[in-house]
Amino acid sequence: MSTAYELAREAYAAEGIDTEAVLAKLAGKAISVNCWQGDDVMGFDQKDNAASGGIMTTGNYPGRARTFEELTADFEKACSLIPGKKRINLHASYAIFTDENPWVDRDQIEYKHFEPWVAWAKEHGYGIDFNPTLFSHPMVKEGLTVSSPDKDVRDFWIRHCIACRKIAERIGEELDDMVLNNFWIPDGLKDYPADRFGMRERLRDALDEIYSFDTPHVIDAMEQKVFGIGVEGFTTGNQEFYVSYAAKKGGNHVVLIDAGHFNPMENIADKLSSLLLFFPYVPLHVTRSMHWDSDHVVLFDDNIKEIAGEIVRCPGGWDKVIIGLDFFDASINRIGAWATGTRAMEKSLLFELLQPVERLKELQDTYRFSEKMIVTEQFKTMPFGAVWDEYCRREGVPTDGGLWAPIKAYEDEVLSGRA
Ligand SMILES: C[C@H](O)[C@H](O)[C@@H](O)C(=O)CO
Ligand SMILES: [Mn+2]
Repeated sequence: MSTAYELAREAYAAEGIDTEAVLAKLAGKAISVNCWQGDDVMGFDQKDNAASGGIMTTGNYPGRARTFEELTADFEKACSLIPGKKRINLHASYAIFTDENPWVDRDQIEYKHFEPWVAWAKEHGYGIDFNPTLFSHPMVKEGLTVSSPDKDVRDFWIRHCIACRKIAERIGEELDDMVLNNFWIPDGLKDYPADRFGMRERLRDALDEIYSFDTPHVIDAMEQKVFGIGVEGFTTGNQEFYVSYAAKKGGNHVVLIDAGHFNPMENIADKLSSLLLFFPYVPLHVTRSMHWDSDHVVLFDDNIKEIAGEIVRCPGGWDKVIIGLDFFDASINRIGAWATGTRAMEKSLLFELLQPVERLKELQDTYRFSEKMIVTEQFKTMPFGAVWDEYCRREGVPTDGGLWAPIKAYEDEVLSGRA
């Protein structure tokens, strides 16, 4: 234990905060790390298919993972640099095809195409989350999937989503765990629609089919988006639609909040308490948007801290909020992106766990707003960094100052060999 940590522990203890209890709590909370940062959202099922159909990556940093072996090796390397519990968030496009299990289209995928992922996750103690992939595929016609006027298009994607729920259920059974299965569609229109109702009616009918059977190991999430590039005029799956649908459906049907999917002036953290009051889970895609849903790597900034603060402060938030990440930056070292973004999330949770939450609530409820402001300011310069360093040491990962060297060594030894 370092002297710096001992001093920090005493400083926090003097304020009634037990850093040991905080470190133990943080180590038990899983973060679902998005596999798609490792390969620029390309997946394995469409040959050399750059992300398309509502998803776009920019950058060309060398060393992208191209196979299951490369992606898992890179993910393991990143995890060796990240403290805390990890899950891997998979997309259906990461199905594994072999001579024994040859390629099938997305509407025909089965659990067997994900068995290697499950065996690997078991070996490393990772949980798994899952997503149907309704983009980067020729059946995304005119930017539309399940809200398309074309029945063949709708039926293809409905079959895909049904297959994915079955796969997610089987993964949950194999891991004896709950699996988040998150539904996101790019569907929308470039210009003002003539018929909004019809498109949303088709989305509702598709979801009714997709969710027509029970999956006890699955949390079914739906992810809205206010707009996307190329679909500025209309987005079929907006927040009102999904909140209404999930609330009416009940059970484990919930809405996922992606921090990049709302108007830039909206405070994403502010949404959590409202949803926590009514839904059993609140899944997140934590991301950092710059001007638009740019999916930059998460950093330890005010937006993320405020989200972490709500997870810590809301009764039940710690267990009910499922923290997932959604960033993909192809212009930088991808291991560095994973490590930096996931560590920033952990760091934000730690920072918020070290705040005097009960005292601040009491000050709010007794209208002592000046004192609340002063205490909040005081805690910004408490010796948080020493506690973070101690957490990294205990978890066997580098402190921030030692992060780049192993990433650079892996780049030189492994990534640079990829053509
Ligand atoms: C790959 C993800 O599922 C995707 O980023 C989606 O979650 C999203 O946020 C689209 O804008
Ligand atoms: Mn997202």
